Amino acid sequence: MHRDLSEQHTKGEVLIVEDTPASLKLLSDLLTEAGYYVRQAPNGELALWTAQSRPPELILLDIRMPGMDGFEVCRRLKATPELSQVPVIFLSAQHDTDDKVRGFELGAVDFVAKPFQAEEILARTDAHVKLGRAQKALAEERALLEERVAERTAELAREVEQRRANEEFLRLASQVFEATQDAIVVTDVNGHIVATNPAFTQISGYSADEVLGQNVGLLHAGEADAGSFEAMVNSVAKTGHWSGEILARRKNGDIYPGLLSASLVRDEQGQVINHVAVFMDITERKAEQHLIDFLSNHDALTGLPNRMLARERFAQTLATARREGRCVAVMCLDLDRFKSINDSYGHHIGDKALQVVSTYLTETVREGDTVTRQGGDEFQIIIADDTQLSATLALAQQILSGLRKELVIDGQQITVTSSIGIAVSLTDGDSFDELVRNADTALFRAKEIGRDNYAFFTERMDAEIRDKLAIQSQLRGAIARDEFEVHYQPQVCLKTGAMVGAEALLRWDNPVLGKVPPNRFIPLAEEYGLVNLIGEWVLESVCAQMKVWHDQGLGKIKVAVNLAAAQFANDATVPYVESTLRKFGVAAEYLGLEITESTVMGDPNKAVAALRRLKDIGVSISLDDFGTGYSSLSYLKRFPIDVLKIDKSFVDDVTTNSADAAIALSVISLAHNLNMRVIAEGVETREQVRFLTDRGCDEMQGYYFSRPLNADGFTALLRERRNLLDM
Ligand SMILES: Nc1nc2c(ncn2[C@@H]2O[C@H](COP(=O)(O)O[C@H]3[C@@H](O)[C@H](n4cnc5c(=O)[nH]c(N)nc54)O[C@@H]3COP(=O)(O)O)[C@@H](O)[C@H]2O)c(=O)[nH]1
Repeated sequence: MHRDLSEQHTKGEVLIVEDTPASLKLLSDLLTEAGYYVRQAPNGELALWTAQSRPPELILLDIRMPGMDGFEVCRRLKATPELSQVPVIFLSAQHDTDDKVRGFELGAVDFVAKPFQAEEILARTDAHVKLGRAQKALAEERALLEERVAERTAELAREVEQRRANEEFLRLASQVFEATQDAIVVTDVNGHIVATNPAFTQISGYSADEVLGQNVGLLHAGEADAGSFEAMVNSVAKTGHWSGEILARRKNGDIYPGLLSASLVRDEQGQVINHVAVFMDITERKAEQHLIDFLSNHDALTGLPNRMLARERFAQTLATARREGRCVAVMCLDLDRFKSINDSYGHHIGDKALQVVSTYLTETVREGDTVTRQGGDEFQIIIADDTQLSATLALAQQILSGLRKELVIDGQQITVTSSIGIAVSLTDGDSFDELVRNADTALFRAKEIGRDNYAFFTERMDAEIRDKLAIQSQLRGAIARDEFEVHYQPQVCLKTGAMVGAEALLRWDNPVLGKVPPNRFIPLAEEYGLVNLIGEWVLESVCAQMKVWHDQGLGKIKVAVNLAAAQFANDATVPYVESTLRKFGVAAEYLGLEITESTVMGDPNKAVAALRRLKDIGVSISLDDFGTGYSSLSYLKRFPIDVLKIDKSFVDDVTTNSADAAIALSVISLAHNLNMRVIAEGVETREQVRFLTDRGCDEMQGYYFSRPLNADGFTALLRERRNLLDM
């Protein structure tokens, strides 16, 4: 600071050290006049003190001084760091060479010889002040430079360290990217792939080159998992992140499950620059989970549902069956003497036998039925059936005969038979466990009957089913064995007492079952699809018989044949009626067909068309059991019906029950108003005859007049030609 002040106002600051006052003054005046700022010291001690208080730019130093001489002052100056660079010019005698040598050795920059020459003093002072300044500037410059170099060096060292750390991090990140087992896909903001790792290639089958630049959607399963993909896109856009399960697609087209985590990457300004997805193939994990789930719900040996799953399936089957008005049957099937198979052939073969049986059962049941195994040699089958139990019965028979065949296991021929117990939701319980328990009881009975057999839990059902089965098996060959016969029940005109017609009623006499009533076998014939065949046989028999009566001149009476619902629904029936009449040469006016309300109400429009065609060819129609069903009176108007039959249930108490009387009366009145005739059936007493006659009934049939008679009996009655009212 002081320096700056002196430098501004002078050519420089000089310290003159001289013990001779005259010389000191001379030099001082000379230099002051020349523009220097001059300080003075008369001896060595003051010189050092003055110099230390503020270093001058140059020191003119006398060598010979009392006390501390100039050499000592110079040595001390050079030894003081802040003064060591101050140039020293020694003032000495003219030719004292030793002084010069010693002075230069001590660091002096020059010598000025006494007596002083003003120009020389000024020239040397100017030169060394300038030189000193130049050196100082240089030194300052260098110091600044060194400081800068040091700073820059430190900065570079820091940068190098940072870069090294960055490189280390990048190297680590790259290693993680390369070595991780999870696939990594990086896309740009538009979803175009910009980087993938080796695990990606391993999982997806795509090399990096094949997908770079492609849209990331390429890797997704598409439609198969559209929901997850949309959720992921929305969540990443909204929250910057999404993780969850997706379905992905490999290069070969296979779809596989993946666990994915997707995130946004932003730059320092917060702009989204990339999307990163990390995902793993969880096919195996899923398969393991699936296996665990499967094993907890299935029997390990056969793969069939176990009891837990069976309960679930049963509940579903029962719910559906109830909605559709059906029942559910549970069968317990047990292999007869399975223990002896194990004992004779070993458990290994026993296990295989169970697997073969399991496969057989699974392939034999219908879709929707469930085969289960709870252990041992016992299987359960859940069957959705109708209330007739025909499917259950058919399945039980099929299984029994299917398992009766010889099994070949590991080259061993093994014979197994089975027994089946059946319980039905209608009567035997409505929980799986209850039905299994009851089916097990039935199974026990089946074994008692003699194995290779089935039994129902409810004895009544068991008897019914066995009865049904017997009828079914006998019914098939009944026509061929000539076991059917048509009986005829007279229909009497109440005005004349004459027999004007007859109802044809089928009779079946079977050597095994004896006489089977038609209301027992006709519904089963419908169920087994035999009713058309039987109906055709009846129609042909009746036409053939009428032809005989006509040819014998026994009067041309009308015979009514009953038509089952399945016959009426059959499009071939009307043409068949026509061709049969033609075949036997019987005029259509002698044939009547009896239908019931339920026969026509199934499809009333179709019924109207079929009835019209029958009417067109001349056949008359009777509506049987009138009033017992849910008939619609408006349909009655549309149906081309000739005769209404008052059902026997109203006739029975017509004379004693006012309601029945009212119904009978209404039917008579309704029929007449619609231009129909009325026949009362099941008439058994004279009172009924009188009552109905008095109320205008047209015709009657019933035991009062005659039971149904076979052709010979009826022929005899025809021959009598008597008034049937005279009894
Ligand atoms: N689709 C066909 N159905 C037929 C055929 N043959 C008969 N059936 C139907 O079977 C049901 C039972 O018939 P069935 O046992 O023959 O009984 C009939 C008469 O025997 C009986 N009947 C007549 N009079 C009396 C009587 O005074 N008392 C009394 N207890 N029973 C009597 O009524 C039956 C006649 O019924 P319906 O047909 O309603 O007139 C029966 O529904 C027949 O229709 C056939 O070939 N095909």
